[in-house]
Amino acid sequence: MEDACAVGLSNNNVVSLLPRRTVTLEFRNITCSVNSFSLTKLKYEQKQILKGVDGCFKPGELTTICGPSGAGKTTLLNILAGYTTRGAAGEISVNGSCACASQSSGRGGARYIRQQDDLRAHLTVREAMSLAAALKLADFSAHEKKEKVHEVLSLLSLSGTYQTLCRDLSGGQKRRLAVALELLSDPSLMFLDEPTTGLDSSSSTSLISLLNGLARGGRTIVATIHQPSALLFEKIDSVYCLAQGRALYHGPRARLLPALTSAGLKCPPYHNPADFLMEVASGEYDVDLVKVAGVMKRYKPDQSEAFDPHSVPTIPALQHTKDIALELKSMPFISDSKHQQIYKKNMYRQSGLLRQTWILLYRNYLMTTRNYSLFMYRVAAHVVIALLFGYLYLGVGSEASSVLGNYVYLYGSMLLVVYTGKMSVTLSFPLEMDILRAEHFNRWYNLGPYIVSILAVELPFQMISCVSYVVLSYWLTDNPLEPTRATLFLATIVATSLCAQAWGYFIGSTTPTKIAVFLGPVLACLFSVFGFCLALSDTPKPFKWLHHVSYFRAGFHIAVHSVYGFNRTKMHCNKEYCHYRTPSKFLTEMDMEYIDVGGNMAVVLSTTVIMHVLTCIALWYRLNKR
Ligand SMILES: Nc1ncnc2c1ncn2[C@@H]1O[C@H](COP(=O)(O)OP(=O)(O)OP(=O)(O)O)[C@@H](O)[C@H]1O
Repeated sequence: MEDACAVGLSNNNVVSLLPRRTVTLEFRNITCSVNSFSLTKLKYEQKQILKGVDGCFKPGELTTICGPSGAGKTTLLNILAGYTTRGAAGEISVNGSCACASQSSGRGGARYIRQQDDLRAHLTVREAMSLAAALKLADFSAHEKKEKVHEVLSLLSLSGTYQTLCRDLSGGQKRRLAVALELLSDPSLMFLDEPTTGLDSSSSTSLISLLNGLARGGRTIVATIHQPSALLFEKIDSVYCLAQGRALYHGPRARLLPALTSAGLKCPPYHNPADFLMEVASGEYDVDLVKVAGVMKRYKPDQSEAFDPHSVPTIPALQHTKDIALELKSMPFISDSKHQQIYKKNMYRQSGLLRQTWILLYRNYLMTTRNYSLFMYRVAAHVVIALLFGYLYLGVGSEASSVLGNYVYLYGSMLLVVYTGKMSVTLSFPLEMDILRAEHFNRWYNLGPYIVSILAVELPFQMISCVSYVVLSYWLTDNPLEPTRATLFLATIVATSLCAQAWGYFIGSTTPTKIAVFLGPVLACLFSVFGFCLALSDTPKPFKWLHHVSYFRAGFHIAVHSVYGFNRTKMHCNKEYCHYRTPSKFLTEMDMEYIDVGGNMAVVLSTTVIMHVLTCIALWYRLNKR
């Protein structure tokens, strides 16, 4: 029993990490089709990516899904994992319980490791692991989590990288860390998309050896590999080969060549069987692949063949409750009662919502302190613009002869904080989406705590930037320093900027970056027109609603009013004649005489809340309906 569950990964490493249960994944008649619009034919065309594939992935096996480029490997992996299921149909069963393939959820507690490195670049390996453990292992004490992190890292030969920032790891180490982060919760079923892409042959081999070792511990591990080398292929238990959206071969690796031979396709001596399979699947042998697949499926090995199909996935220890308990007991760092608790629950519990929020806040804080230059640049940009505006519009706020100049300063200020608030998140959030999707899919945390933790960092950033701009520029332009006016002006600028930021989150979370790049500024421009250039009385009837809902207009009107409204007395005039000596005259001509400050502030604040709620709904939809 000891041997069956312990895996030698490196000479010194013996794995005692066991999955809590074994998972057999069966799938029947999986199809996937996508509709794409043909510009030449001006109609939607349906493309069938998977054409009814069947199979079964067993515990204790490392299975590779291979096949030529475009055969449908990633599509099949995504559907089986439940990561992306759009256009999918068919049946998938986990340990006998069936579900529709179009259902998007982590099947059997599946963990999915994408081809891209979904790591937080500014965390050290230790921090990344400890924070992941804190999120995923709610039932473990601090000491147990530490031990677990230590054990997983040493299992994956990453102990030497404790203090290394994730961004400084080598490609192979990044892939191993991605596996380590998911291994913390001992998943029974793991999917990896092209884990060896971009790695040199020795890193690829060591990663596949690692996966092979993890499979021996009782896990079901499925990885897409474009074209495995001969050495890599030796470490794979089971092969699932796709060709043109159909299964060409599915079975033990050791049975591949006899099966191909039975279909009249003999692998030349000294040829890598994986390469030969790929050549057949790519159609290089000019054979009917459907017929070949049929013959290979019917192939039965002779009794005399040395290969024993049951030799690979044997995990006798995991078939009996008592044995599992015994095996778990052999893990030195968890108490007996803890074993029993975990075993009873048969799951590693995620932290509670409050604790998740706290951990994610701490993670953001750590990442921000490592990447503080970004914050400094943002504040510095606001300070520089404040000095520039202050210089260009020096003293315009107290002079009756430069009221129009001050009006432009107020508009420019509003435009600045709207753009900086909106664009900083519009462009950065789509980059965050991929990691969010992966972490959320792998059940690190819930959406609510994630959003709170993001806002708790971004909101103060933007507020500090706005305050530093307003304090300097307002003072240099010599606008009224009466506490009520100055406070209202500052509050309006900050609130409008945060509203623009909320819009930025919404655009960033719902549109691809390429569209967000122009949609953000276009909307900001559109809304700004209704505040500065176009009075309500001049607005055509069909567009009047835009005037009312424009947060830019609302904020701008309050800002102007805070400076020239509230019965401001006549201003100093340094010329013979100043048209706007009486501030109320200026407000009347600008159609801003009767401004409902409370109502306009309500427009700004309610738009902020509505956009954040819409962002949450959009994110929830994107994360749960894939
Ligand atoms: N959303 C989509 N719209 C249109 N075609 C798609 C879509 N998704 C996938 N395809 C097509 O389906 C086919 C299979 O894609 P998939 O990514 O699964 O292939 P693959 O076998 O993983 O290829 P590779 O090894 O090159 O990554 C490809 O021809 C791809 O262009």
